[in-house]
Amino acid sequence: MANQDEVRRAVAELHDPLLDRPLGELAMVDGVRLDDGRAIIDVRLPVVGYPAAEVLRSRVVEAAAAVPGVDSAEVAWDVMSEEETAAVVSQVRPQAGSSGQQGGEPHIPFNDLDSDTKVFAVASGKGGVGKSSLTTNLAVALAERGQRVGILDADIWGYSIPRMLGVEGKPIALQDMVLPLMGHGVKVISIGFFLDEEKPVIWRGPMLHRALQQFLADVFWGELDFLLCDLPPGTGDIAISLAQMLPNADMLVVTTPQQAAQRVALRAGQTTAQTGMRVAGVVENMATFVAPDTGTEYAIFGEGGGALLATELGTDLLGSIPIDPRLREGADDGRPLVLSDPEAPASQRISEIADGLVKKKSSLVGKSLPLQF
Ligand SMILES: Nc1ncnc2c1ncn2[C@@H]1O[C@H](COP(=O)(O)OP(=O)(O)OP(=O)(O)O)[C@@H](O)[C@H]1O
Repeated sequence: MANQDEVRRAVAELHDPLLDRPLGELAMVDGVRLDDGRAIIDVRLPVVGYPAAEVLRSRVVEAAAAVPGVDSAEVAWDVMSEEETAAVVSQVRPQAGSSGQQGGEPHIPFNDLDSDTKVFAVASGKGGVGKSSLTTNLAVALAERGQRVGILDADIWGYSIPRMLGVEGKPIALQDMVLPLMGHGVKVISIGFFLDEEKPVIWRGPMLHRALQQFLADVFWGELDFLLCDLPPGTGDIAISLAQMLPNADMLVVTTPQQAAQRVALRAGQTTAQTGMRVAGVVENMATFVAPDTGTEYAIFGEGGGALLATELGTDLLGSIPIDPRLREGADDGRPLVLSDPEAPASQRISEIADGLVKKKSSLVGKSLPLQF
């Protein structure tokens, strides 16, 4: 026979995926009822439409069902009062009461001296080289390795991360703290969540700057190991703002092997000299196509652009990803290739890049702060 306390303990120690605290600490576990091997757990959400509710449900059911004597488990939802929500907010982000401001400047937690988050700006020269596909698949590959990952989709003209991650809806706020959405274990905030798809984007530099600042300061990212920022192609206001706001970010430059793309990517990479950002490496995408019937490899977009770019930028070529039409299909269906077919050569190359980043990060932790790649 299971007892209620055991079930409650098992559930209370689960972490909320968005608030990054045990459910017990957040006062989210209310009553536990047991009826002949069937457990019903009352969980209190901080707000109606809480974006992590479904992830929570499966975690709670799994944890409760693992308690000996429990045959089945289900969750009954309730919502906290305004005061209770306020208590949660001040618990997870004590500075939130002052809009996260410190000395008039919005507080960006990734710049704290004790921040353990490695921030990458994913950039390209030309559009359409696969920057967003790489960002999405790399983020999911990192999450699959147990890393806590967020994506900030700042690609104002081509925001595609939500679709690629299969995430829909609008972020909601707990008081003045905006919660990201989640897809495949990755937290995401996209500029697309705040735009009307039907209307053209006519934001000026200062508006973009302010939006970026809010994404970094007002969004509750919790503790992240990696934050990947998907930049618009080219060299522009967003890259400059991001470099100012995140002085410890490194750039990952994505290019195709084609010389024309590589030349433009070089310019994007070289902006780092002006902004002070460092280039962490180059990723070559759409490198080759392997014909599925014959196994013959075709260099459709030429060869060598990635390696040449890495040499010119004085950095490493982190990986070369082949063309795989399923990468595009996965992007359209919200199911990244690294999940749908982890054995595909493109998935393997992306996973190797993820392994390299994790290895490098863990070798740097505790050595110097902030982390320098
Ligand atoms: N290795 C690949 N194999 C096949 N298709 C790919 C590959 N990489 C990307 N694609 C496809 O190419 C198209 C462009 O990719 P993506 O949107 O990721 O590029 P991007 O550089 O982010 O573009 P933009 O910045 O203009 O939004 C998409 O349809 C994507 O699915």
